[in-house]
Amino acid sequence: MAAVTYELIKKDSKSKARRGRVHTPHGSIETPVFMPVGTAATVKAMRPDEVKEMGAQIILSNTYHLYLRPGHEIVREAGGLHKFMNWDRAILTDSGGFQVFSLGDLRKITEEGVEFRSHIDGSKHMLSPEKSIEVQNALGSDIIMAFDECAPYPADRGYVKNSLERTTRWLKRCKEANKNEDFQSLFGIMQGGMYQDLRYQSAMEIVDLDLPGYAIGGLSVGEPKDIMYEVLDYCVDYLPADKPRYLMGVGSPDYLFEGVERGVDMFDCVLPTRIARNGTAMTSRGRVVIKNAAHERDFTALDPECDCYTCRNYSKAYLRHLFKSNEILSSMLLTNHNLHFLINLMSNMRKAIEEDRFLEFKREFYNKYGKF
Ligand SMILES: CNc1nc2c(CC[C@H]3O[C@@H](OC)[C@@H]4OC(C)(C)O[C@@H]43)c3nc(N)[nH]c(=O)c3cc2[nH]1
Repeated sequence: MAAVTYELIKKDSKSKARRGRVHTPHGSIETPVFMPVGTAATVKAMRPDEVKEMGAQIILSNTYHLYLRPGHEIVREAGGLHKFMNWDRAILTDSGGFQVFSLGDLRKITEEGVEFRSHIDGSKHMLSPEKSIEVQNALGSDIIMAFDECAPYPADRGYVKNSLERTTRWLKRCKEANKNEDFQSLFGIMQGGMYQDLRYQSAMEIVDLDLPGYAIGGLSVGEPKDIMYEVLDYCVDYLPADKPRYLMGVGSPDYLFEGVERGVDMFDCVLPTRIARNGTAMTSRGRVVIKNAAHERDFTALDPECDCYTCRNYSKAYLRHLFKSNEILSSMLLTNHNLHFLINLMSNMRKAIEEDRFLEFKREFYNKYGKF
């Protein structure tokens, strides 16, 4: 029995949306779920007790960042990531593949793995499937992601096919390297770019390894929205219904609705925390750019429908003042609100699926939110 299992609770009758539960050694996760990103073992500008209090059930962290700093051996000696960062609920770690491509100074991809220079001090490193699993085992996360190549967009068919086939060979090496770990569940990652036949090939190859969960990778990499939705239309169905489905790197409200409607269970995105530090809030009436002069004498809350700590205690005028003054409290309060907003949105989506009114809920939200 894998340490991570999926329980289907209810399928929507008018779409592929589904309500479920993912069981992990650090508690169960109600799905669909949005997972706050805590790249360097912290959800930026938030304390873990605040993240827990707002209802986060699982957070993400990252192999690439923690391997480079402080080093996975230090986290292992600290007793693992849960102890190190004082988070006793579930943790998912990404394998580092994506970050090497997007952050590190990529040296070379070979069958062995990826050579790169650290974005921190330029030192030379090699990440391989075995190294990625070794690091994630040291971190002790509940869900560990396979070491994969996230093909760039656009990319020609030949490149994408070779890349997905190497990603499958890397996945087999990840499974082998993780075989003695009872409490850490390895998720496979489907690649295949925007090519339906290659997506199918990747899905068949990774599902054949009978893993506890699967992610759809290679999306949210700059492709137009309609292409992502078209790929999602068929990708989700290539994955088994009795396992969790994780769409990587996706998280603004419209993407969440479209992903849930197509049967995705798990989402992550740096957006809510990143745009908060840049002074932008997600609200039920669309985005609010707090530095705009319009908010200078606006003494109402960010979002009239939100009951988060920020919306209960502060006005737009005060939040604008904090941001303009470059105060640390600005990031804290806006991050708190944005995470609360998305976590609350997912909770309302779960309720809507339970009451068989998901599409109605989506329409109501879109009408109020305005343009995306
Ligand atoms: C933004 N769009 C996007 N992100 C993607 C990711 C990374 C997802 C991780 O990177 C961070 O988001 C940038 C998040 O914070 C940490 C904690 C690093 O984990 C999340 C992917 N990761 C892997 N392994 N494979 C993929 O095909 C893939 C595709 C993605 N598309």
